[in-house]
Amino acid sequence: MVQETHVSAANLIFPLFIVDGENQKTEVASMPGIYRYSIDNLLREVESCMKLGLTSFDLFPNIEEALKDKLATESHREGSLYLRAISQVKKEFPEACIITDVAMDPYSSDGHDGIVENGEILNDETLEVLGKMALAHAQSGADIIAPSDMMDGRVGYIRRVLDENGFKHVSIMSYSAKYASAFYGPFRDALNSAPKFGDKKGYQMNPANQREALIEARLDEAEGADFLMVKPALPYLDVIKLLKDSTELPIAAYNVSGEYAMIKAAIQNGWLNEQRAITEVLLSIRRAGATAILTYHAKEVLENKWL
Ligand SMILES: NCc1[nH]cc(CCC(=O)O)c1CC(=O)O
Repeated sequence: MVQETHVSAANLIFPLFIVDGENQKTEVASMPGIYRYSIDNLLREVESCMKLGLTSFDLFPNIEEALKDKLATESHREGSLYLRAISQVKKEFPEACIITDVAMDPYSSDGHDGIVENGEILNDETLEVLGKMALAHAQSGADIIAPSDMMDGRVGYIRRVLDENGFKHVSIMSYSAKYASAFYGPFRDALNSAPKFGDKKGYQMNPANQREALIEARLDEAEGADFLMVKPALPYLDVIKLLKDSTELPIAAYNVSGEYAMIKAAIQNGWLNEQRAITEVLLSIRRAGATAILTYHAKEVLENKWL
């Protein structure tokens, strides 16, 4: 039969969680099969993925509470866990594509993506921190910077900082349509990054809105984004399709932690066929128009030869 859409290793990006220490590999309780790795084990995990043809990785750090502060200074400190992880992966696997997450939340004592003052997010002051973070990532060897915070003007700001410092070749994958979603819960467990008060509705999008995604996407494109991302994926396939039809830029979709947890829980209960359910999810995201899929299923689908 003729088949319109396929998923291959080249479409997949694997999110990986990093934790400090040595020889650490701890499973995330709400994400069976997904672990937090210390750098030594991270390198071995990247190696086994590379052997499967999976070469793109998005790194996320779990930061000790004691290192967090209101300005997320740990996010751009020389010698930090995250910067060491980027440079060691790049050194050992120069052909790997390393995507880095630019957002304050894992490093913020408030658990927010921006600087908070009197309960308000300070957008412009936050941009300065994001610029420092993006530059530190590029200097450590990042190939693609992924701002995931939804502050206004961040793509243009980061593009300028990168260009002025000789990193014109480093791309930006912008979280353009990031919804204030219930499906990020397991990720916040993995990183211990849940907001300490309030929620993220002030800067993430309202799940009821579709056309607002177009406005956000056009701004990001005008500011110099190289990829536009929609997140989460499954509850927002219409948004993926909308952006696909309205831009020439490649679309990425983030099949987030809660989507993974939901599928795994049903599989563990024997309620779904694992191979069929997972491949159908990935196909549907491709069919909606995503070129790249960030998914916690990336390694297992290749290991099991399900694609
Ligand atoms: N900068 C925040 C960020 N970057 C990636 C995710 C979620 C990814 C997932 O759920 O898998 C989040 C969650 C949030 O907004 O709290």
